[in-house]
Amino acid sequence: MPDTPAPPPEILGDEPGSFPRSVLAERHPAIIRQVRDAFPYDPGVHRALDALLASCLEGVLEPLPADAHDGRLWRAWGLDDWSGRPWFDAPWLWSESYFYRRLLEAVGYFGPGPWQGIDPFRPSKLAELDAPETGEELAVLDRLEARPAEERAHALLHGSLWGNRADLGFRLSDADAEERAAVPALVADDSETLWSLLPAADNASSTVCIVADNAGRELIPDLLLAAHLLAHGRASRVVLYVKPYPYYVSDATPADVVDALRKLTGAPGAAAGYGRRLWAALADGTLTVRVHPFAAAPLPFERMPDDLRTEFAAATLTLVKGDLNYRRLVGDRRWPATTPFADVTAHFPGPVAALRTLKSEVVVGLSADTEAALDAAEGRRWRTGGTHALIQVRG
Ligand SMILES: O=P(O)(O)OC[C@H]1O[C@](O)(CO)[C@@H](O)[C@@H]1O
Repeated sequence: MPDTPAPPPEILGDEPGSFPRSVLAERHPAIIRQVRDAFPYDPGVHRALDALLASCLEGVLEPLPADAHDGRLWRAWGLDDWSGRPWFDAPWLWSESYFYRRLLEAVGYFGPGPWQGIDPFRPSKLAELDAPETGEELAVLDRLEARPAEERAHALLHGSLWGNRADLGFRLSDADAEERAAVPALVADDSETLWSLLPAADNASSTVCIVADNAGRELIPDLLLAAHLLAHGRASRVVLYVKPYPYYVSDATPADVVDALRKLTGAPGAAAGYGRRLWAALADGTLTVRVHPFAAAPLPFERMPDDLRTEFAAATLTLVKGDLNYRRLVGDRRWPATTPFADVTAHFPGPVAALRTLKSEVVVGLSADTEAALDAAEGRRWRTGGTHALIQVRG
């Protein structure tokens, strides 16, 4: 058998001046401050947030309380290996995920008590849903209705890809802008393969799984895309995977799905029709919301449990959204950017497509020319700035 080369090292949070270290040392304390101000928490919560802040800045990873409902799960995910060690020493993916688990512990999310089940990020999620820009994006759906199905599909796929970073209106009014730019915003585009994996019309049964990322202005276009796939027979069933609890500030939970649907059904024009169709799809089971503990695990998808593996294996296609899910899909490692996407996603149990704006250093599947052009134009900024995106597919 040929030797399989060892994968490159995992990304840790320990390198001075690095992006991961700044997330641990600066962003996490800022998130604690933001959460502290979001609700009239009691002194016990303030003390727990003080302790978490001290632990983040100079302390070590503490174990979970002995009676934590998910203690066994976290031990299986490696807690005993990391507790007692500095946050910066653990794989970045591991320490970030654990931070959100500890933050929810500190604000009493897991209860019992008055703060049980209160999403500490809900005020910012709701503010985004209510922002005028959200309404403006939804209004574009009225114009989209008149366009041919193929053009609508393209716009909705790109709306889902770009989430809150570029609106559907931009995709509609200046569809060629990416191609004209010196370094295209889309650094890899397998969208033709993506569409080719779905049945052309409703003469076949096809399940599309969407592993969602953020709530609000990313989840709404994800739902619009789901509605389109169902309405045009590109999927006979869509399963939307969301997080079991608030995570990475804006990640979508079941409550956020409900908020997004209410936003759609309450909107004027075509958006309300999408909302009603999605509502009906949930009622008749053609759209399902799925929550699995592994969605908030600090591990790559390669280590997903068997029940999830079976679900994705049965899907016609799984769409994996966003930067964090990309890191989990390809492995949060120092891959050369030209590593083939198909190689690093060979572990995934079925056809898979990544839709991601680039917000962390990990990237694979680029041509050498694309990488060189990006480096020449932007140094390393293109990797983390969120200004570039990719659609990568393994059929
Ligand atoms: O919402 P997304 O696209 O998953 O992005 C989250 C990303 O943001 C970060 O928190 C920092 O950029 C990364 O750790 C993470 O990959």
